[in-house]
Amino acid sequence: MSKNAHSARNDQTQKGQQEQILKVENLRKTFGGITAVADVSFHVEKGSITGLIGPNGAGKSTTFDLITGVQRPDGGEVEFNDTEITGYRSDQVANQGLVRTFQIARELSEMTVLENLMLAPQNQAGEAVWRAVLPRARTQVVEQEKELREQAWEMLELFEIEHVAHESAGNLSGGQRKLLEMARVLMTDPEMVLLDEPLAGVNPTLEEKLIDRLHTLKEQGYTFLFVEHDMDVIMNNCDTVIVMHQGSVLTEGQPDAVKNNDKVLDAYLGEEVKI
Ligand SMILES: Nc1ncnc2c1ncn2[C@@H]1O[C@H](COP(=O)(O)OP(=O)(O)OP(=O)(O)O)[C@@H](O)[C@H]1O
Repeated sequence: MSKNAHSARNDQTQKGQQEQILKVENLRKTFGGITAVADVSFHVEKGSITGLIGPNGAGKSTTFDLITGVQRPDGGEVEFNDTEITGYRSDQVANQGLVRTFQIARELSEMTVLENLMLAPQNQAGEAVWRAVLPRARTQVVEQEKELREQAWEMLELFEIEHVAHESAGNLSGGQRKLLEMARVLMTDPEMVLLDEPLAGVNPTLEEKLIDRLHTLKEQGYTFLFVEHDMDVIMNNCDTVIVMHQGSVLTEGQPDAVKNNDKVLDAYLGEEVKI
């Protein structure tokens, strides 16, 4: 999606028209005898930063897996931009504009940071064939590659990692890898990004930078749903917080309301929770 489209969508949001980009209804998943996701329903508003929190084992990562096609749900529905995507494979989900950050695979560690970014867009597959058969396509490919390179440099600048552009991705620090993961995801031109603990292992300076970029991107119209254990980060940066406990949604709302909700406090203290 172009930046203009993002801005246009953001204007709409600012005018108070609440559009739901992601709808999750009654999602369920069991592994053998373990119920990882019992019954999860929530909606995410377009152009928002939404936090998904909950104690260890609450079912957050599994919910992400079910939404992004990494695992197939046993029941329930996922709708993205009014299209039902339940049971889609992850590449099909990504093609709809819904992506999650992914760790840099071992084989990509050998490549430079710039190459990693240029490889990220899914639609590059198959271009080599066109390059071989059609002279006109060859020109188009050259132009596309030029555009891709420019986009990659823009991304490097946005995340302030230009100085490591020609470094092997495997040589980056943990925090720099997080920045690269986020940059790679954005190279696929998504509408919504799911982030699973994006700040784990990131030092405070880089953490601030990542959060700052999140808000810049939100202003451009991107939507984020992220799992994070640092409550200060969640409470200070999210528009809405969804709390999971024992495979279900315990409550959701604005950060202040969630913070002061007794059920949430009990869940985090490991006490009996009555919903
Ligand atoms: N592949 C699997 N096989 C068996 N059990 C699983 C599997 N994946 C998750 N579980 C179980 O499902 C429950 C939910 O796990 P999940 O990883 O979704 O929780 P989480 O909220 O992301 O936890 P954390 O905050 O600790 O990462 C846990 O009890 C976990 O052990």
